[in-house]
Amino acid sequence: MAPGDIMLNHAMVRDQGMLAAYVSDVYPAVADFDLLQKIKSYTARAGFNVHTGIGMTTQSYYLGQGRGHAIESGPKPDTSLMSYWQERHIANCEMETAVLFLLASLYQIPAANCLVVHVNRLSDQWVPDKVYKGYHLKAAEAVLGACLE
Ligand SMILES: O=P(O)(O)O[C@H]1O[C@H](CO)[C@@H](O)[C@H]1O
Ligand SMILES: O=c1cc[nH]c(=O)[nH]1
Repeated sequence: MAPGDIMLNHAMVRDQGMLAAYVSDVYPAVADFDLLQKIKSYTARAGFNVHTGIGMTTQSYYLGQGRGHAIESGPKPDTSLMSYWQERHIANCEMETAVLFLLASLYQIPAANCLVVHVNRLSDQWVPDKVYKGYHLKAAEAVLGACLE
């Protein structure tokens, strides 16, 4: 998976207790199958390299994703966290999708995600900001096309 590719998740792992006021942790965070398929066709047709798989929604960007930071005092990241999830074939981390999938299922609204890959954690390769914005615009047009079909 390279920065600038598209990642579509059919399901998400999530931090324990996320949206506990709405539903217990055993309820799945999943996409609407038909909408996801449509987004997959439209983004592929727009020329993106499209991946699908299970992702992970975390409540924090640093320790929640096993990422180091420059603050010397205080809690440190668990450096084994990413390999734990990699061994279980979790393809990507982000911070919103599970919440949207859960609320959408509970309120019966079709939902799917469409993520532009910002960084490859293994190579630490990032998309430069300007290019990243351009990819988002193109991806948003493809998603709108899929929704209006
Ligand atoms: O893919 P990018 O733009 O880095 O988005 C991610 O970055 C934010 C965290 O700072 C969250 O919104 C997460 O989903
Ligand atoms: O590593 C990443 C990249 C984007 N968004 C995240 O939450 N984590």
